[in-house]
Amino acid sequence: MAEPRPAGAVLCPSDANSPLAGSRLVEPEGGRAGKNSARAGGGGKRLAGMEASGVGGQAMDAYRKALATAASAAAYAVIARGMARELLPPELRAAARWVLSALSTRLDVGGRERRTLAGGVGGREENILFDATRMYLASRLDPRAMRRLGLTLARARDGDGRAGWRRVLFLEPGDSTVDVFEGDRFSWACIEAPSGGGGKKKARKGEPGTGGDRDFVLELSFDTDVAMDRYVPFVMGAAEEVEQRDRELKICMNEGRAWYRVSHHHPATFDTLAMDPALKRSIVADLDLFASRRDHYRRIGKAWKRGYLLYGPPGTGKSSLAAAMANHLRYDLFDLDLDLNLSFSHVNMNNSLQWLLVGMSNRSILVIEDIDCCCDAMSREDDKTPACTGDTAGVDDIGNGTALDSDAPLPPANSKSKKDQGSNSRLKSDPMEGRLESQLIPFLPPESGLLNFIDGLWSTSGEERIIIFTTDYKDRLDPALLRPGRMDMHVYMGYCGWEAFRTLARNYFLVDDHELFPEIQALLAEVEVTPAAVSEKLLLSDDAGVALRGLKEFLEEKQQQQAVPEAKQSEEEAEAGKA
Ligand SMILES: Nc1ncnc2c1ncn2[C@@H]1O[C@H](COP(=O)(O)OP(=O)(O)OP(=O)(O)O)[C@@H](O)[C@H]1O
Repeated sequence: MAEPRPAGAVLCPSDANSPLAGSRLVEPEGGRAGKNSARAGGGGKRLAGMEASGVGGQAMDAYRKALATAASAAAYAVIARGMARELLPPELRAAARWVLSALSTRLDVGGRERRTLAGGVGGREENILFDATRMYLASRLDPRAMRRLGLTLARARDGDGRAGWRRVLFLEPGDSTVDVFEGDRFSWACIEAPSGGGGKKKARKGEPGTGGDRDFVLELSFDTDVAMDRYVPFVMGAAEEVEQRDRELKICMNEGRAWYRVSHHHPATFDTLAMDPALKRSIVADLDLFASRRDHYRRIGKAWKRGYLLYGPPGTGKSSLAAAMANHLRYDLFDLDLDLNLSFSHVNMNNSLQWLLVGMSNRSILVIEDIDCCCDAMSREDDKTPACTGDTAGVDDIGNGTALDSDAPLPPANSKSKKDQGSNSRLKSDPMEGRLESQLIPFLPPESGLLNFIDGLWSTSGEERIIIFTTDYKDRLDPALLRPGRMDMHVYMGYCGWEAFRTLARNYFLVDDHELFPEIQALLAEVEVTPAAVSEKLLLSDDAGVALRGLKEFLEEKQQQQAVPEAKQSEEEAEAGKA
């Protein structure tokens, strides 16, 4: 039976079931209230008001006690954490973290309704969420916070193409982890699937469950509405990024209508490229902007593609820049060889082009080197087709009308492309040879087919694509090819200047300064020399002094050679003046 309450006593609202029941205070009216009122003073109107009522006074008291308890608990927690850090070995700390993580995963923390999404091992239908989740978690799992963790080592190459391995972490069945996204907690647990798996596939090699024939499920628990709208898309996007970053790049070369893929390990990066630093920065910014604009291109209704024309003398780094762009974006390279003596001599040119361009993957760069040579070779081989005047409208007419149906004629026996002339790239030659007669390259059906594809089928059959044309002679190209929308950015790769040289010196010898630098700087201001030629000289010795001296002598020689024709020309001009 309940005891009668003393006159004037009040009962705390937190009564019997409250965790604070033990601290419940039952005090005579006026006792502490007066004291508290005095303490609150004139500034604490609300406090004073609550306490004046008697009930408020006791509530405040309980509140203060609770606050004091919480503060002490927090202080103890801080001290305990500090002590744990000092005293506990890392293994024990990791175990404690794991226990806390497992507990919070399993307990309904926060009181809101928790829901669970389960994603099995594929099942009959493809489950890209499952694969994406595994990839995402592998990038987020902290081995120090887990007591047990799956580990697979996969063969991989680093950014410089060196063979090695990379680790792939995964949750083992029975384990769990918590991910925090926008302040909400998402718990992932790997659990063994109930027996009879419902037609789910067995774990594949290198995946959880490899040790036995167990099926398993990744479960996501959450108590927020952003899970499906924002968290799952975020996981998908992050997984895509990880995949893109870790995958091996490919370079694809065509033969006939097929692409042949090999691993791409070109070591060129924007760090190793010797070129004007401001130009380099602007290219990197342009690439980054392009890659980040999926929604922008969709919104404006344009194909997500961009064209770059790289032009300049041979050996100034056009091919290296294309490779650096692929490495920077982690895109595959498709090196399209339009050499008529090879793949296109016996087949329908445009039809083959169509197959090749449609066969390209997304997130890729199509490179056509020495585009002027290709056009030149094509124009020389086809004497049946009337040469166009370079007029843009004419080009479009040919392209829209006959391009797709025309059979490529066989090249004449004496047709010579760059490739035939013994160069090191797929399409290379002495650029001066055999091409000086054509100042403006006529656009014939094959090239117009190419233009059609850039604008049409190729643009829309894939996403996130870049096309790069390189040429030693920009002025020989038809303006139709160069207009924005086809070639959006024109990049001039010039002779080796002072800044470009400094990049090379840093790359080769890790030096930022040397006693020979001033002389070399003065020589570079006068002599036209390609970065390829400078690189060659720097490669000759591991000793910076020896290599730089060799380069200096080479530049001096060039300077003298350059001076002779100049002197001769001045003499001739003087003679002509006298006459
Ligand atoms: N700007 C540069 N920065 C660093 N290295 C360069 C540069 N230019 C040329 N090289 C060196 O010279 C070699 C040849 O350069 P690359 O093939 O890129 O020149 P290119 O302009 O494409 O020549 P081509 O017009 O003959 O195809 C490269 O492998 C690289 O070692």
